[in-house]
Amino acid sequence: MQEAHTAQAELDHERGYVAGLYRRLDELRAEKQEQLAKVRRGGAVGSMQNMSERDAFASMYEDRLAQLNAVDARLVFGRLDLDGGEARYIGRIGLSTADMQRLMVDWRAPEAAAFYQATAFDRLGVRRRRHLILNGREVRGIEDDVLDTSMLTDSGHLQGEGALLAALNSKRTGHMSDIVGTIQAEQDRIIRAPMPGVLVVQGGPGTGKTAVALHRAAYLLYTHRERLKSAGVLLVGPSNSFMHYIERVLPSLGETGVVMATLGRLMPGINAVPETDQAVAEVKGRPVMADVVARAVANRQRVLVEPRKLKVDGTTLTLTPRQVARARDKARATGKPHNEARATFVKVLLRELTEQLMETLEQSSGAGNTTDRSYLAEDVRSSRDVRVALNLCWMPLTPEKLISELLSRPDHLAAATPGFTEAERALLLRDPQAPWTEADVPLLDEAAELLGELDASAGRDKAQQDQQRARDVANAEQSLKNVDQMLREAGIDGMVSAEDLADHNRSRETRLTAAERAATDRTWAFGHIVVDEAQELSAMQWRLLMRRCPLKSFTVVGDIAQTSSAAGAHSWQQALEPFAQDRWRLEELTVNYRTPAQIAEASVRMAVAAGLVVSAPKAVRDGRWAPIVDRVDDGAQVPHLLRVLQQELDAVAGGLLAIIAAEHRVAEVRAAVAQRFGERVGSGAGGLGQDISVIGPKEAKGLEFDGVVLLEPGELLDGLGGKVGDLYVAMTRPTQRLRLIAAGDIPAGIEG
Ligand SMILES: Nc1ncnc2c1ncn2[C@@H]1O[C@H](COP(=O)(O)OP(=O)(O)OP(=O)(O)O)[C@@H](O)[C@H]1O
Repeated sequence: MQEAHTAQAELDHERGYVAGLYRRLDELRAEKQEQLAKVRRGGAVGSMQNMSERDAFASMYEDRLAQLNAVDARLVFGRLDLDGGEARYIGRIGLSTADMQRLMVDWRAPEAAAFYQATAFDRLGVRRRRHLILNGREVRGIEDDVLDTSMLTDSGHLQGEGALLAALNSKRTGHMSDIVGTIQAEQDRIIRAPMPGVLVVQGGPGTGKTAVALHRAAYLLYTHRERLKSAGVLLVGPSNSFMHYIERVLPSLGETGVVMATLGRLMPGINAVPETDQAVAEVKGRPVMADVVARAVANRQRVLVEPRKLKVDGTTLTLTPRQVARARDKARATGKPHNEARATFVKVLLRELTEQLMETLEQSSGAGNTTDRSYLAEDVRSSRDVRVALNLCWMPLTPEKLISELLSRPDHLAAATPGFTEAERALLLRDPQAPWTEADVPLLDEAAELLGELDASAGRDKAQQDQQRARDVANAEQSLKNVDQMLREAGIDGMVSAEDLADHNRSRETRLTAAERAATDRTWAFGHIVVDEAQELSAMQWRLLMRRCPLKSFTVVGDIAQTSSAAGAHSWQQALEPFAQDRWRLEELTVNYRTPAQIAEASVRMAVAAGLVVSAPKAVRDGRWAPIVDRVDDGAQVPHLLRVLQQELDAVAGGLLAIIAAEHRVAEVRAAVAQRFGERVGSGAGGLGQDISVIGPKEAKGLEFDGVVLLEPGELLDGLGGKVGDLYVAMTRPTQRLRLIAAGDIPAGIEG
């Protein structure tokens, strides 16, 4: 009785406190709204200078407002009671009263770390950790971990992992949610690890690798805001569906400064499709392909096989192989990329041809040197024969043209691939009209690196852009000098310091620039790169990513056992050694938060029986169902699926269901299911919110569903491009229930 009374009093207290936090949030919002309106009212009057200052203020207030709006749901989720008697609230952002009394600490601040790390053995000064469970703005419940047992007497309710289990048991929505309220200690250690160097996070299915990667990006942006706002963070994921699945997590954490891309979008201007032929992906991903591209470029710097006659304004000159070879050597000696070194090649040969022309004219006129050299030089430069000859020997090239010709013309390919077998060359050959694939992107990038800017005018554009940028920066500095004036004019007194505006201007400019330039500038250097499902990357894809971050500051998350790409990694050592030698750190995640124990264990037994080395994380909860196996006659798989589908939908009661099958079956199964269930069947990246998805194992990578029906699991194991990693991925997608339908053999281990 007494206990219930205490619990109610605690709940009432928290309700009061949380209501106060929301009042403060609303106040800040109203303040920003008001400031924004004032700035806008001031809008169209004044000098250009004042107008651009107003724009800067307006966008700063808009940004802050957007952040305050984004954190409304589950604004606060924790409280720490510390040895000194302080009660510290932990939430999505930091909040203080108008006179700077702290109300709530940002989860990423050092003062919040104990919320995730304190244990009964190592309390870190924490007596009690409290989870606040909110529904909308209302506190619905509290859960306590009492770490200092002397407190148990005054608060009777010790509840352990309720908040975590509630989060794990909730229905899936097709979008990943943030986990700020329930980050576990082993995850927190990784999220807060220092930024420099390469950190590899290895973990089995469902251990929270993706969640950790996203929260780490948010943590690094918070902790190293200055540096990362100007350089940007790049997050690389496996597929459009996956990007769609995770796209809301960072905004919900109040962060928008991360550039997200699949491997097909890492080269500006190229929107590549996945490479479906594993053998092709494997050959194109080999490190030796860097030499192939280099050779292809060198082969486009040609020497004539015999002297060539060139007509210049009625006079015939001779260009010799020796002259071309010398010019080529000089151009190569500049060390510049192909298109830029071409200027040297052209200059050397134009000079030699001009001299030859002068000598020829002198000899034919027999007189002394009266000819104007500059006039002759122009004659040489504008001669069609000369231009054709120079281009023949050293053509300006785009990456697309070089790689397209390399991979579609057998003679070019053979010349660039000594040591390759005919079978390997056949795999490299492509139709020049076919779309670029993810496996081509690193080759194009390698080519861009070796070719450089296409022509001098492109260089001029860049110089103009640089000048414009310098002018913008000078302008911004002038704006800052006028900041006090501006504050008075806008009637905003002391609300924003000059430093705030300076910071904001800089961060805003660079944030926009990071996103914009990442889309248009291949040479943009990111401050940090997070790679998810990193086990799938080929050596050439790693090479590309390393170029995008010269500081080599990476968070690499993945699971070697889930590798399905033939070009992917067999070990982290093998994947990273060429780029980071042994300067990378390994962290492991060991608890599976997604898959119920019975399903997780069946997946591990299957993997072990198939010879796959897996790290077998421990499942955090038991499920209601062991995997269900239906044996059917050949040809009856789809009719059987249609019969049991409703039952599966009922079992996950309003949750999401995926049907996973080998790629060659997907279209047929999707059509059959859509005929029965119509609009409820989703397809493509946007379809994951629908309650039924029909997908192949590659697309399933990184995703999760309440229930999964797996058709013909044996087909994922061996034939038709399947790998045991594919089956392991497919089996570990459900959060509740797994059903297998097979006419063929059920892979060993699944049935215990
Ligand atoms: N600390 C946590 N609190 C609440 N939910 C969590 C926590 N850690 C992980 N999860 C949940 O567990 C599920 C699996 O996480 P996630 O997708 O990040 O795992 P993963 O290791 O990337 O999996 P896979 O390699 O199989 O794709 C997600 O629903 C995630 O939200």
